[in-house]
Amino acid sequence: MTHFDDDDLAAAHGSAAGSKHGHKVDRPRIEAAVREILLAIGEDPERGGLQDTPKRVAKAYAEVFAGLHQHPEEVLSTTFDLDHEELVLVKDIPFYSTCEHHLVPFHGVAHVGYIPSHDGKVTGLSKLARLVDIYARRPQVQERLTTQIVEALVTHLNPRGAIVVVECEHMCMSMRGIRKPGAKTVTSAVRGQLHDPATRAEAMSLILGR
Ligand SMILES: Nc1nc2c(ncn2[C@@H]2O[C@H](COP(=O)(O)OP(=O)(O)OP(=O)(O)O)[C@@H](O)[C@H]2O)c(=O)[nH]1
Ligand SMILES: [Zn+2]
Repeated sequence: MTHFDDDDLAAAHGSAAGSKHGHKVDRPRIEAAVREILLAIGEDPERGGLQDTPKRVAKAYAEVFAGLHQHPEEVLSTTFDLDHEELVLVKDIPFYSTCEHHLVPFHGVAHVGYIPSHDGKVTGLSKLARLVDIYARRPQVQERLTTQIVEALVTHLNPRGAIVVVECEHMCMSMRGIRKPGAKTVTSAVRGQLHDPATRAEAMSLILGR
């Protein structure tokens, strides 16, 4: 049975993500599991080319799922006093994530914008890209990724408005299953003043104006 309604943000990867199972990435356990998968697909895990594969996969998983052990406040706590009352937008932030249904990659770009809070606090531009990676480096669905980024902006920057647009190709739709390479999925989330049609239109024209 397919469940798409289980993405209560706190339950999926809430503030306790990473510690909720009592440990960080357990590499020996991944190695054992990868060995099992190799056996199950009819491979010989002892053959030369595969001997180090469980170790490599464990190392790679520790990297691509590192976001489970990182928290948005770690990056968004760097702020500057800058009296800027207009939109700040970092667009075309490339990222790779992992589809939680098939554990294969989905990848694309994120556009992250916000209108700073009344107290004149802005964050560093690179921190918006770091925020994307924190949520991308987890087992994900694109909708949740989009929502988590915008919610982190709202929670930690108290902006007047925020917008996140994510455009992705899902390998689970390209290399298997329906096999439609090149199909793009676009998701968006807006908060606060970005709900205003004119402000939203301005942000969208900046995002789409390539
Ligand atoms: N909404 C959403 N769906 C996703 C995402 N990534 C993958 N999916 C979809 O998850 C669904 C899983 O459907 P299932 O029927 O349970 O699995 P499946 O038999 O592998 O489905 P197919 O991919 O159609 O072969 C598929 O339709 C995928 O396209 C995502 O980020 N968001
Ligand atoms: Zn998938």
